[in-house]
Amino acid sequence: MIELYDVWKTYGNGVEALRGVSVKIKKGEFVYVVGPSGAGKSTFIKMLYREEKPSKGAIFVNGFNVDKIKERQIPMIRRTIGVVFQDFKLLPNLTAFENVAFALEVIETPKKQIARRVLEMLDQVGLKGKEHSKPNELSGGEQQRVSIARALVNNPAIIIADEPTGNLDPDTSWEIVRLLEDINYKGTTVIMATHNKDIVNRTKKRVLAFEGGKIARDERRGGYDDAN
Ligand SMILES: Nc1ncnc2c1ncn2[C@@H]1O[C@H](COP(=O)(O)OP(=O)(O)OP(=O)(O)O)[C@@H](O)[C@H]1O
Repeated sequence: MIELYDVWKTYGNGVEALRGVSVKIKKGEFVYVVGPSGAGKSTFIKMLYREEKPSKGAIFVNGFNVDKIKERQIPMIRRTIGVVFQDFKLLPNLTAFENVAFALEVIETPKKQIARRVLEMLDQVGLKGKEHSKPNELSGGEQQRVSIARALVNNPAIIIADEPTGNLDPDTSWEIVRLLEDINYKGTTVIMATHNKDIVNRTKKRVLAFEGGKIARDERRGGYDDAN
């Protein structure tokens, strides 16, 4: 479902962010992406949903040859992937309901279907009763739940989360990880970049540890610090 073959990324300023990354991730896996700041985690993640293009190498995601597709095909691949960010990226003037609905409106889903699906998603992430709240009326954890509902609403095969707990306190971070585990249990592949050692060490999932633009460690039931 995700395959990278010798992927390199050199940014315009000459920084080599990825230096020969090859990896396969199967449908239904839960994978942590860890490593020190600047190791290439975000660059790796951005490659998967074509936010960045590789300088060299090949990337296949959900049957798309990501590095080869045309600009106009990008929305097609984005529909098969839900993305969750550290800073939520919710639209501040829209309610929780409207933020999630927006993802369906842009793909022209019929109105009736939108209402049903959005309420179902908000319920699934534990936000029943908060449909009409705007982001500034919600806690950080609740805002992240809205953004997870938005990422899930198109029923993507993959959820990619870049530091989803970076702005949350430890208890709320655990709630978000439990929610992602739940989503994974139902069959969605989850890829999560994180600096949270406690979560990685205690949940025992596959760990891809980046260092200097390379995968230094790929372990089935890994920890954050196994290399040390
Ligand atoms: N758009 C960009 N233009 C130029 N250089 C970049 C760009 N994005 C990232 N870099 C550089 O590429 C390298 C890898 O960055 P990346 O953001 O992938 O690391 P990271 O592991 O996600 O770090 P962090 O944990 O701090 O988020 C760094 O040296 C960074 O400065």
